Amino acid sequence: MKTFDELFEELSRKAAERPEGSGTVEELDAGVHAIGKKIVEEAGEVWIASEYESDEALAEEASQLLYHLQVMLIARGLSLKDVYRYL
Ligand SMILES: N=c1c2ncn([C@@H]3O[C@H](COP(=O)(O)OP(=O)(O)OP(=O)(O)O)[C@@H](O)[C@H]3O)c2ncn1[C@@H]1O[C@H](COP(=O)(O)O)[C@@H](O)[C@H]1O
Repeated sequence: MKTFDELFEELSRKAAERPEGSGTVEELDAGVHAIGKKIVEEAGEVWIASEYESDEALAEEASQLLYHLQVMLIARGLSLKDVYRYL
């Protein structure tokens, strides 16, 4: 189990070190347009899961949405602080 902040740290490290086989590195290389499509896709899956699926399915889809959102922030060079100041 990891927290939102821990995941962001892990993904930032992957972006800097670019380890072989990292899906995050692959997604970053695909670019902002491709990452944006993943966000929209996962957001749709969160919506569907909320209306029709189990709590577990919703939690899993939500985790995927948060993951792709973090990848987008990293792709654009933003930190969590940049976001948190608006919360
Ligand atoms: N939390 C995630 C995570 N969530 C989603 N994904 C990726 O996003 C994809 C999900 O999108 P897809 O549309 O392909 O999935 P899907 O087949 O539609 O599945 P459903 O949405 O239908 O359930 C998965 O195949 C993963 O590659 C994630 N990839 C990585 N992580 C975390 O990121 C860390 C770094 O990962 P790597 O960079 O791959 O080492 C790992 O330790 C993980 O904890």
